[in-house]
Amino acid sequence: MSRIHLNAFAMMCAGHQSPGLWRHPSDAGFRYTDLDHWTGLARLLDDAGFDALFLADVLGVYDVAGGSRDAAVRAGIQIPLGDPMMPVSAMAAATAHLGFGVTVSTSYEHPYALARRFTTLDHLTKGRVGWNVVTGYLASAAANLGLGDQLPHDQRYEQADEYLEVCRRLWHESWEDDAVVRSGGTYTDPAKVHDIAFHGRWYDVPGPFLCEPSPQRSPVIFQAGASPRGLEFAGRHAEAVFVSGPSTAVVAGQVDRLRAAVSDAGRDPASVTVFSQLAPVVASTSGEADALYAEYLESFSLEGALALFAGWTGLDLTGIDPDAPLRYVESDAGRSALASFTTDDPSREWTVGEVARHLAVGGRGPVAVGSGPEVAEQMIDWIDGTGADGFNLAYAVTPGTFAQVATHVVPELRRAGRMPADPVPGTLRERLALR
Ligand SMILES: Cc1cc2nc3c(=O)[nH]c(=O)nc-3n(C[C@H](O)[C@H](O)[C@H](O)COP(=O)(O)O)c2cc1C
Repeated sequence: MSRIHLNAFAMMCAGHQSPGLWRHPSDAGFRYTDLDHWTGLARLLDDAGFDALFLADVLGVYDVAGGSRDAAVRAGIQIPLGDPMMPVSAMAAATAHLGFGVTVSTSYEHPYALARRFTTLDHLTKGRVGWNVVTGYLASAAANLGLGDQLPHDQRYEQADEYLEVCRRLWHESWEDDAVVRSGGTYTDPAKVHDIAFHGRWYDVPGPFLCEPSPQRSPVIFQAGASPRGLEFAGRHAEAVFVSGPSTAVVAGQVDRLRAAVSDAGRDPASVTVFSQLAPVVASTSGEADALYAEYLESFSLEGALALFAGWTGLDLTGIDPDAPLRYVESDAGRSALASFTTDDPSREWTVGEVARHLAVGGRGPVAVGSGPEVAEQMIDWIDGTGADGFNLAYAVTPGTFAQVATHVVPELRRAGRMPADPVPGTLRERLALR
């Protein structure tokens, strides 16, 4: 009976994974520019025993659907959007144990600068930071950063491999543990600060690193791409992985392929913590939860869902017959999102309309609707049926969804022996110290 880890999944915007639900009267996502919104959410999660708050990010606008950004802008699909690193140190100051996973793409920023930002955050959070390493999927990001087109899909991962090697050397090979001596006239012993002398295809970093070692030395490496090349990357680098799919069959396949990739890279497949995406809709009774779910669906924006899906997959479903079956098409956007509704489970054929409606609450993962005991049971069944280690909980409304989980679900998971009664102390890496 394994422990179930809990992450909360959010983004520095009003509309993350539930298109249009900012219209629901209980949603406070529009307060994302207010620091109190973030420190309040962090406290709620910390008190409830969540392991981490995971912040997604993109650097582009969703302009694939209909060849225009208007639908995404109108429906508030991940725009307007702030920088997810900014609220983290304030949230850390407001909490004792909660970890923070921050998404940053390897496609748009030099590793020398990013490695320093993560080390700084690791110091300021006392070792509670993780990095969700993504390669991006929106061509608009590359265009606005002056790069023209994105690199082709698999090449982005090649660049990411090199990117992580630069970071690893900066974090682990430049400064010795006892380099800072602060004695006599010496602050730092120059003999204990080393050049990394990195010369690669994309990056040249002679060294040394600018930062002294932080509590974890490097952020916990999270990863979330499940295409074949994405899995190879995860196998090599990931300590924790986010997966997402609409059924246990799809997610169990993703988890199996991921653990095989970790094993192929010569690592222990059980050493990687897998978080499966799920959107809980929970209330005091199952009747109330059903009513809440019906209310959420009334706020759903179909136009927004199509904009989101097109950005993720490169596939524009605007104007396609809703009863037409969805088919896999290779693109240079993300690949596993489309695969999770097509090739990952050939026994289940999705229509275009079904997929769009599936995205209404919490994106690509399942929705668990019910009372606390009912949702806890669905979550336990999902973990036992997929081989994942925990959940990345997407919200319908924020912070309401997380408050409902704290009140109704966490006590049930504790009663079932799947969550510890008290917070596990230590750095994020120690807290995730896996099974
Ligand atoms: C739960 C989850 C969260 C993700 N969050 C982000 C994100 O914040 N930013 C991003 O650019 N990609 C994000 N992705 C996308 C992946 O990291 C990856 O870039 C995408 O799936 C394309 O890679 P693939 O073709 O290997 O699947 C996320 C994926 C999943 C499953």
